[in-house]
Amino acid sequence: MPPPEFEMIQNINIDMQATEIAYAKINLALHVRSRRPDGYHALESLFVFAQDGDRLDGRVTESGAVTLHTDGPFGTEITEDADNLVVKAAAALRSYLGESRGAALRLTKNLPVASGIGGGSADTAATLRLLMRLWDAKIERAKLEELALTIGSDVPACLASTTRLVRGRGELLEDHDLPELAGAPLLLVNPGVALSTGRVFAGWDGMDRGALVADNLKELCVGGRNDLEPAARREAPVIADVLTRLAQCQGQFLSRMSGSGATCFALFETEDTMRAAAQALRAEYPIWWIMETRIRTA
Ligand SMILES: C[C@](O)(CO)[C@H](O)COP(=O)(O)OP(=O)(O)OC[C@H]1O[C@@H](n2ccc(N)nc2=O)[C@H](O)[C@@H]1O
Ligand SMILES: Nc1ncnc2c1ncn2[C@@H]1O[C@H](COP(=O)(O)OP(=O)(O)OP(=O)(O)O)[C@@H](O)[C@H]1O
Repeated sequence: MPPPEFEMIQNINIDMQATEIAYAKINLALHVRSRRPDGYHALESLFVFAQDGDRLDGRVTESGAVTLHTDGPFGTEITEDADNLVVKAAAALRSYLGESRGAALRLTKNLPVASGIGGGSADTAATLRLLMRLWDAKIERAKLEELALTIGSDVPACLASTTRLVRGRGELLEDHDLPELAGAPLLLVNPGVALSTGRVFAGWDGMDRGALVADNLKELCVGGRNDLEPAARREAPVIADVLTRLAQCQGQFLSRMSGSGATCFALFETEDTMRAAAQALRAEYPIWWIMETRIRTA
């Protein structure tokens, strides 16, 4: 048995430092149903999350300030100041809680920025989870989702990062179980073009093409769509090449664009076929960003 002082120091260390993964978000289907009077769009989307993403490390500071350092492959593409969604989320939570302490945060940016896989939204949600742990805060789930929505439409779903049917602007969340998807090998491919979500939504043609039915995998594959794809392709025609190439990969059973693009995904029957596809694409398109991962099982 360690002496009591030692136990106490150990507990303090555990409480004061923490890590969260900001899991990449993928829209397996994204149906845009209408343009709302508030400027947002009413959506129906099946969200899944990859088991990988950005990484957020942090520790409590007594100074009262929140500081951010970024690193990783895309760390130089975002700021470390109040424009960073991590800093915005920390400020919003701190003010909501009336918290006097601060935090020193480090974000390892592994996901491309403005790429349709919710990097910024996942970072925001990871910040809220991490700081709630560090500051030992308890907030009712509905309240936390409300706070999350003030920062971005995708953030409420990113809080738990589990498979969900998402409606409204992004705030109406419903658990959705498709057992075939759990742990499925998942390839993410971005051709290196950043797209503005607002601009892509503005390019939607206003045509409601019908509800999303995702009661089983077949319906999702055959009847599911990404209604933002035509608008995203107009901004970045290379998306068509990514989709064509993914559809040709042996062993894939669903490939589509995610969110507002330009990242596209493919789901594979086996890890071996996913690896082979990744290898071939890397050889053919060395500038494309390619991530081999799996669908996260909570
Ligand atoms: C495309 C998706 O990623 C699909 O999951 C989301 O709908 C976008 O979520 P997000 O990046 O968190 O978006 P926000 O930061 O809330 O909004 C950025 C801009 O996208 C547009 N936007 C966003 C969400 C929504 N339901 N309708 C919209 O029209 C708005 O012009 C808004 O100003
Ligand atoms: N921590 C952050 N990570 C990523 N982007 C950030 C961050 N902080 C601020 N931003 C800004 O937010 C914008 C959107 O980034 P984000 O990565 O969420 O888009 P996205 O991946 O296209 O998301 P979505 O799937 O919701 O469309 C970018 O213009 C970026 O400069």
